[in-house]
Amino acid sequence: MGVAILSGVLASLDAKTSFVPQPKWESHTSGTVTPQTLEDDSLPSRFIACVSREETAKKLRNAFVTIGHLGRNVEIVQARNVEAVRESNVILLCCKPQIAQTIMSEPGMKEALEGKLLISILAGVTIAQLQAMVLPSTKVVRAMPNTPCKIREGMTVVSNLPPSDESELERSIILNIFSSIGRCRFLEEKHFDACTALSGSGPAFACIFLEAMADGGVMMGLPRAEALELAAQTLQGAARMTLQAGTHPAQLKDAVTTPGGCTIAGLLAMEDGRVRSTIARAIQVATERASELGQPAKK
Ligand SMILES: NC(=O)C1=CN([C@@H]2O[C@H](COP(=O)(O)OP(=O)(O)OC[C@H]3O[C@@H](n4cnc5c(N)ncnc54)[C@H](OP(=O)(O)O)[C@@H]3O)[C@@H](O)[C@H]2O)C=CC1
Ligand SMILES: O=C(O)[C@@H]1CCC=N1
Repeated sequence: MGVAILSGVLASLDAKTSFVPQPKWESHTSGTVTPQTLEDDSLPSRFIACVSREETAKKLRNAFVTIGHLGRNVEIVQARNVEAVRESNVILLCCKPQIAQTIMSEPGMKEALEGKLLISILAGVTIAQLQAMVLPSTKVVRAMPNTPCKIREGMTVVSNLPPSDESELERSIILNIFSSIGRCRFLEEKHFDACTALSGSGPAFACIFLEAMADGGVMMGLPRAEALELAAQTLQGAARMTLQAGTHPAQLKDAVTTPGGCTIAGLLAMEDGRVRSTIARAIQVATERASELGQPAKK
């Protein structure tokens, strides 16, 4: 996920320097920030990506050299977390939830983080848990991004900041980063497990639906590539109609459904398969699982 965020931010920087227009949305749900709504859209200009294994470092160096950023504004470091944090102002914690404690207790880490902004994308690890791992002067914020950040179509939820002048600066840093790679909105931390399930895990759930639609097309004789294109563009179109025009999905569905036609026949087959409750329950179960991820493993 860290690579997806960094790739998206770098693509955003490239887009600015080559004057490619930012993605545009016609309207905004209240509280959601997009590149269009941001007045000062300055982004960080230097990035250090930390990994633990040489194999991963090599893979990342190859990936970032290919897109022309390695050595220019991106450095990949292996097993040098404290050193990297010392050189940074904003730290994005992107390891697995169970590794956080090990990384945060590395000798010198607390001091390296002193007075800095720590943004954690870890599922299930609370601000209170993270705050206990750092000095009081370290500002801890949670963010829940998703993989489409890589192509600047992400959805990121960020935990609310208390109102203060200092928070305003942090708020703008966070918005500059995450709204450059998609939509970004602030929400109370109590909603984070649900957001983790809905938008964090959501791309995986959406891909199951996408794949199943394409499979149906293949079953009916469509070539695989075309079936996938049709399914993906159709899902994107329906999603954009909801986001841009603010049309309720039920209204969109009704507009497609000709009385006595084929859509209602397909819809009834879906209802027979309890597709709505199955999908909604998947979000419920994933939310419950997300809440367990920050807890110590049971023996
Ligand atoms: N995947 C997703 O769609 C989303 C994930 N998240 C959250 O993001 C986090 C990461 O998930 P994901 O990207 O899927 O996991 P990955 O396992 O793909 O990535 C974890 C990264 O952490 C690095 N890492 C592990 N240990 C250390 C260490 N000691 N020091 C420095 N780096 C280390 C790994 O490098 P190395 O290989 O070298 O060990 C690897 O690059 C999780 O907390 C997850 O909850 C949040 C939203 C969406
Ligand atoms: O599966 C996971 O635990 C992470 C969190 C959200 C998406 N991936």
